[in-house]
Amino acid sequence: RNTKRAQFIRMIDQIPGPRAYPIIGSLLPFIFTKRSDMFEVGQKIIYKHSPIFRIWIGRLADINLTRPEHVEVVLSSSKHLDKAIMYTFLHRWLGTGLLTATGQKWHSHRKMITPTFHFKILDSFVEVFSEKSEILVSKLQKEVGSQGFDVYPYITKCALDIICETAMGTPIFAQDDGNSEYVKAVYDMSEIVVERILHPWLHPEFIFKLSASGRRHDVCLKVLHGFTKKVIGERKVQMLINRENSDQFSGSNDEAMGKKRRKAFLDLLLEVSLDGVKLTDEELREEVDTFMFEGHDTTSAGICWAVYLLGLHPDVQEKAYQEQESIFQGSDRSPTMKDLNEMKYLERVIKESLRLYPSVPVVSRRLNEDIEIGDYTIPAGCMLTIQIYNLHRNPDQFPDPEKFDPDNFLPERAAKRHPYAYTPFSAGPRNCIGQKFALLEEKTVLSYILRHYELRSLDKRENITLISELILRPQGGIRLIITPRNAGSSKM
Ligand code: HEM
Repeated sequence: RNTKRAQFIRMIDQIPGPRAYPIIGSLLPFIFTKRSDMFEVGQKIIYKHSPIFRIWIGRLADINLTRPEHVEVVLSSSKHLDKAIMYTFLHRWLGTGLLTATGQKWHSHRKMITPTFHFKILDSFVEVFSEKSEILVSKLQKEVGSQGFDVYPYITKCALDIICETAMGTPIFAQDDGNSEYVKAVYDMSEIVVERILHPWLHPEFIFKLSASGRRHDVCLKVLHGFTKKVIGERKVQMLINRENSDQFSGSNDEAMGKKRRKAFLDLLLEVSLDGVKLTDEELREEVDTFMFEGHDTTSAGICWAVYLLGLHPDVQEKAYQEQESIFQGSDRSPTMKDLNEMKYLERVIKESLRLYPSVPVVSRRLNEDIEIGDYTIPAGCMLTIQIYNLHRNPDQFPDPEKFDPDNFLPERAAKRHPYAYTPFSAGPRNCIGQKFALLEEKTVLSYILRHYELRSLDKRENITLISELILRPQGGIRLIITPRNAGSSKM
């Protein structure tokens, strides 16, 4: 066993990387670093050792990749699909839902859930995106005249309203009641998970359970699971009643009463589950919780970064606004799917924002088989991390990589790039199942914001401190000044 471990270490140490010490591995530069400096310290290491380097996290070897051809080897393969050990910190909340599942369970659930993201279903969600965006622009009204306010919390609550309604079909009114127990628990939970990742002594379950954050974790968990279980129970009963009635009246209960009710992801999962592949209540809960987690923080960050960059580049903002004008001609009506498909320039703005500030800045896998990358054989048992933030800044793929230029996503330019040069939604079999949903949501929310307000960002790029903890966020939020536009003002 010892010789096996020695061989593993030898193979890993052939790959360059920062100096490693006993117990702490290569984490020395991070140990006495403030939270606000962590990202910069990490970037220095990445710059120094790119394109491929190893880090020791205690006894755990982590191979980092930043070059498209290396990333392709990992992501395009159907062999290396298991998530890294850090993801287990999400298990008590999300169980093994789609994000965290492995093996056969992941495979069969992915196959079952994929149709629930069908175009027609997304079409019915556009209504929800609009309804919640309308509330957002009306809430923002109170910031008109302010000399600078943080737009981040407004957008997070809007995204939470959207995901709750689409995933569970249950409104939580986060935009009206920011202090709801459930909303607070979602916030707190993400914070606790990150705290645990950053403090290795909290990694062992029995120590974590005894710690203060472990106790907070259990309180949140009770609220989160309590809420999803209650919603699932209610929807299940409702669906069974509907089915019974529709047998009697040949037509669903809602239809019989002249109501057309939107279906949420949960309803779709319940239907598949009643008709075929059985999902236990626990499995249903895991999937709903996974959507709640993956489906709001990521889009909030995406929308905020796009708002920030639009507010920093008046020329880009003007072009995006003119595109809205040409589609809506001054109206504040809600967009249709056709309208959203016509927002080609806004789409480029969103894509370019996700290039510079990818909501998910790293993804990690656990290697079950040796793999050849570049000049190295990387042994099974280690972790592989794709540094998406740095992948997106490769000057061979994006000349002048720090420049915000939506035209990077003109079809002719994109066609010239390596297919793995840009992967904000990851790629291959374990890519983001919600990427179309995310793009449509971002377009709807941004369409409302652009039509109602002119945006000006107060902080220059070099003054923004990045925090990279599961999600890439600006420390201190996004400070904006907004001025109302004429369009649609009559309704506000
Ligand atoms: C801008 C928004 C979003 C970004 C940047 C994003 C990014 C990603 C990335 C990078 C992954 C791979 C994670 C990994 O390998 O660890 C992923 C997976 C996933 N995403 Fe998203 N996501 C976004 C929005 C959404 C939304 C709105 C939903 C659901 C409604 C969603 C649901 C999921 C799920 C379920 C997975 C796991 C898929 C699997 O492993 O089969 N995401 N996402």
